[in-house]
Amino acid sequence: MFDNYDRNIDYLRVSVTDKCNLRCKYCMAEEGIEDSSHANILTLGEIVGLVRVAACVGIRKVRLTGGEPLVRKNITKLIAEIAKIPQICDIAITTNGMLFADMAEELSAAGLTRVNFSLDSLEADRFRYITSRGNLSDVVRSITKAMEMGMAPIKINTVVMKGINDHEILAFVELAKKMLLHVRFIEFMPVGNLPFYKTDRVVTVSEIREIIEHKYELYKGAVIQGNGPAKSYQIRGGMGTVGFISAMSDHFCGECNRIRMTADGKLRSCLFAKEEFNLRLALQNHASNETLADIFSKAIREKP
Ligand SMILES: Nc1nc2c(ncn2[C@@H]2O[C@H](COP(=O)(O)OP(=O)(O)OP(=O)(O)O)[C@@H](O)[C@H]2O)c(=O)[nH]1
Ligand SMILES: C[S@@+](CC[C@H](N)C(=O)[O-])C[C@H]1O[C@@H](n2cnc3c(N)ncnc32)[C@H](O)[C@@H]1O
Ligand code: SF4
Ligand code: SF4
Repeated sequence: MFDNYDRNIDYLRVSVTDKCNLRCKYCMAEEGIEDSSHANILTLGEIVGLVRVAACVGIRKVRLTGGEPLVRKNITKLIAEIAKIPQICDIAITTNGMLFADMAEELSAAGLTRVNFSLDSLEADRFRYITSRGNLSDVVRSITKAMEMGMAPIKINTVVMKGINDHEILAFVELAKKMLLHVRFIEFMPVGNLPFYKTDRVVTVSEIREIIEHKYELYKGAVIQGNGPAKSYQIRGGMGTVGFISAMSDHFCGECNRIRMTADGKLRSCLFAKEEFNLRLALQNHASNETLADIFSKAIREKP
């Protein structure tokens, strides 16, 4: 369905939980998410029902995210149910990769089509520092597993932060050169754990590109399957690609194609929108599918 700015909104990001097994400094405070806020989350059945309604107003791609989607109980069942919705042609997850390796076979069998891993450091100590509790080896095992299973494209999301991991930019490019991986450098945004956000920690995409292009030649190659805002480039002589998500310096709102649903059933038409549409309340009031579809349509039409 097209919004008031003529953008085709066909991509729904579904947060299946606010909880996470990591505490990335830029995303979540050490104390994590209060349990009380967790009591109000949508059931798996409710999520499937809502995705079905969303499919009727033009949603074709679903990405499960969070929090960490793989800590949600029965996530495989959820994927299997969403995969049965005929209009949905792409079911992806964005994960920190801690639990993926052991779940990969069942997720794939359930109908998962793609996986994006978040990985901000290739150095074990620094990875532990950024995530407060993660093991780099678990994520490496997961990425390796996804490659062995032939999942494609496999994307790596790297938030670049000055003084934290910006010295690793070339190491990530080298990784994408040697392996069929698609590394996307993301500009640090003022979302998540705001006390950690500082403007002088932002490294812009043009700064990142300058560092890379001193050593590597980037060129426009084949389009990588995806629905997101990354601009991707082939590396001369390399297997994978590097991409850039310039959320701060060159925002991509004009091409935005997504809406998002929170774990507690709020529909948000923009990452930064204040307005929320309360789907869970509508469900509690026994709203019909037509009423729910009207809520989705309104959120899409009025997307900022
Ligand atoms: N400003 C903005 N940034 C976003 C939005 N969605 C995702 N991002 C950023 O883009 C990064 C990558 O998002 P992913 O969850 O991997 O999804 P994607 O890039 O849409 O995925 P593909 O379909 O594979 O292209 C996230 O880590 C965010 O930093 C959005 O709606 N607005
Ligand atoms: C919130 S996480 C949820 C999914 C999963 N737990 C993961 O880390 O992949 C989704 C993505 O948002 C990114 N992200 C979180 N906070 C961010 C920030 N302040 N700036 C830029 N990206 C951010 C993460 O790096 C990750 O790639
Ligand atoms: S970025 Fe992902 S893994 Fe890190 S704390 Fe946030 S939700 Fe958890
Ligand atoms: S800020 Fe809002 S409109 Fe812009 S790309 Fe993100 S979700 Fe889309």
